[in-house]
Amino acid sequence: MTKEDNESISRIVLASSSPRRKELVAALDLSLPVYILSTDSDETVESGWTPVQTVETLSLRKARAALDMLRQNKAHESTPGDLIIAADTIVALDGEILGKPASDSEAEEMLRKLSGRTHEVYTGVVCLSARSEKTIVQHRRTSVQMRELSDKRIARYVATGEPRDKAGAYGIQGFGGALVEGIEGCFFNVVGLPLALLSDMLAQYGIETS
Ligand SMILES: Cc1cn([C@H]2C[C@H](O)[C@@H](COP(=O)(O)OP(=O)(O)OP(=O)(O)O)O2)c(=O)[nH]c1=O
Repeated sequence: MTKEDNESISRIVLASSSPRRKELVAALDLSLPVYILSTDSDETVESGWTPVQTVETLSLRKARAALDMLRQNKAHESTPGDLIIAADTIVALDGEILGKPASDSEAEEMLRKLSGRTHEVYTGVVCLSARSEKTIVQHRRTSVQMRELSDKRIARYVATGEPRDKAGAYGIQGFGGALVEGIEGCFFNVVGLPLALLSDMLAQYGIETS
């Protein structure tokens, strides 16, 4: 860490439209203002990419898109002291990557696949300094064991609407918590932002968390 990085961060820019990520960053109780910036980055995934490659590449694209937006658009009042945070979460089962379901029937299909099985949730996290472009890319993996889910149970859960914007079609922090038998690893990683990892990454920019 350079002295410059240590002293230069004056604002966190969270490149995310996820309300969960916003709440999780708030939970870090940072002494810096947090600005939310929704990006529209390319989410295309090459076939053959591993889950780690996928989440790290997609979160890096989100962070770079945010940097471009800050540089182009004065409305965001970008400052050289901006530190961009971006993340991407996927579910992986038997080598298949499950993103967000495109429809309720796809959500049901995903949940039928996950039923009674253990799958992996990967979240990629990127920190990118607008000034130095110092970039840290990391990920965490959490194993999640799902209970056996009957078709009726799946239909009831999908009817809540909760699966629609969630990778793997469930939210462990919501009604979906009752579908989960247990986890191994970071809970917040499943919700979309591994807090212990992010706290360590921020420390590398001289930012302390409570
Ligand atoms: C498995 C799981 C995923 N999720 C969410 C986390 C992510 O928000 C979402 C995966 O989609 P992402 O593409 O990672 O994120 P996003 O589109 O919601 O937000 P943005 O790209 O703007 O930051 O799934 C949960 O909230 N709970 C869960 O248990």
